[in-house]
Amino acid sequence: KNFPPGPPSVPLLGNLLSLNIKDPLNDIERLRQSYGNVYSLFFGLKPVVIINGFKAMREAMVIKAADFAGRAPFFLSPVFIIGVITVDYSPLWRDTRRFILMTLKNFGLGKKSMEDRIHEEIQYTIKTLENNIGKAFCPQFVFHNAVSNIICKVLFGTRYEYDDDTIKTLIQCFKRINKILNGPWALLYDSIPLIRRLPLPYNTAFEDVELILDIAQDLVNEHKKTRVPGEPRDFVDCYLDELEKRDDDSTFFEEQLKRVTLDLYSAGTDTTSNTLLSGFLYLMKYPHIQERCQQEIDRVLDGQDKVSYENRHNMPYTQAVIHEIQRITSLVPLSVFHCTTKDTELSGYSIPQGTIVIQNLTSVLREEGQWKFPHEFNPENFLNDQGEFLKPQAFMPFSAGFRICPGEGLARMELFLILVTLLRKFKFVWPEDAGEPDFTPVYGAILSPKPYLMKQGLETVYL
Ligand code: HEM
Repeated sequence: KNFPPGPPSVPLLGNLLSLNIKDPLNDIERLRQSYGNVYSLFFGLKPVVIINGFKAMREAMVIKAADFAGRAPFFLSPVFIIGVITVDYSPLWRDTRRFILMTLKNFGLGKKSMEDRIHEEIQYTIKTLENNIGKAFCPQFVFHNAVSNIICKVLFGTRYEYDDDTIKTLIQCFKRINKILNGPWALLYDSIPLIRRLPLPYNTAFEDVELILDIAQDLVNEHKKTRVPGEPRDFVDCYLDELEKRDDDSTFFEEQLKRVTLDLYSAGTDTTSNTLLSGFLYLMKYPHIQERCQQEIDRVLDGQDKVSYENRHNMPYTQAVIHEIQRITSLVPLSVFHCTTKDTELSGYSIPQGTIVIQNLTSVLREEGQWKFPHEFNPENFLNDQGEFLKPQAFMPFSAGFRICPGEGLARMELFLILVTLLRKFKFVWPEDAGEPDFTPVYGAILSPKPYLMKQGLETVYL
């Protein structure tokens, strides 16, 4: 009763047939135009509410944050009940999240040491780019490896060579798991319990989860052998210290440590690296924007050997460009599905406890009325008349409320330091014979640009 409106559904399948499961974003937008900013669908028998636009998003995620902070029982849910991303609103989630935020902070967000870790890794990126100067070159692996190594240093205290077997296996497993999670098999597994024991493709996801958990176990064992209690070198050491202080029935346990590190690794790699990939695509498409960033960077860093995160306050244009890249790419378009924790209301509609909630973040990031140029790539969206950087409230690529991305601080620092360092050193050019850049993303929980080639030349030389 008083449930949000939505299209008619068919028995058992609900609205699954009216959505293109391989890329539902256009259907989700089309339905918004027919049913409004808060509407409903059925995934099989499960009711789902889709939230669109800044006003409804803020009401749900910020004003009624606790009511909307649950996690939908995840596809392939038996595997995903611990960790952090897929954990429901509970003491386990709360304690783990608090621990993550505290540890990321202690590891230097806002302090020098995290910056140093990022700068160390950028040197490897620079070397790879220098070796390819003037050649048309696929940047995908370079950005992925850089970002993967930064999070590995935070989690495990180490970086990996680009062809290391552990990292290769991790990446392949996560790729396969995500493919299953985003495809029809996970949906069928979830909707029809009778098929769960059949030898169907989702079983590969379970095998891959076992494989990456074995890798995590090896890393934890290695840390146990070499750690000095009270002198943590990285996230795993911090967790092991915490584990020693806690009772047996606490929310800290070794299985959870493995899952949390894997969650942080997976959430912290494809996100930032795909943002960089899209970013450079836009900077090559709009060379005058690239040049204006370079002029600002050269002016502010004159006489300074490397950029510091503090410098961002004097680089309004570059900041605006980075934010505009995030806005226009809308990297995680449907966020991670939420769930209501109690009976609640939204925009005057009643929503029962346990309803799956999907945030259409793109509808906020490109909402007319919230942005000067909602549908085009234009850094002016983040600049006022005086050329000062300003961030509208509708800037929500990291979501909002209780579940807002806890990696936001790290991601921002990475994006700024990597982009500024590379733009200072190189000029990025779209190869003449490559046709027009294609901005249509490859659909997934995280959108990625189609693989592309770029050329880079030396712009300036370090002092
Ligand atoms: C450009 C980079 C990134 C973007 C756009 C991004 C975006 C998001 C979004 C939209 C969510 C879902 C929030 C929600 O459910 O309401 C999320 C969750 C999460 N992100 Fe990120 N993220 C990025 C980078 C990172 C990094 C670097 C890390 C790790 C250090 C990270 C760790 C997480 C975790 C652990 C969650 C789950 C939070 C929870 O369930 O409480 N993310 N992120």
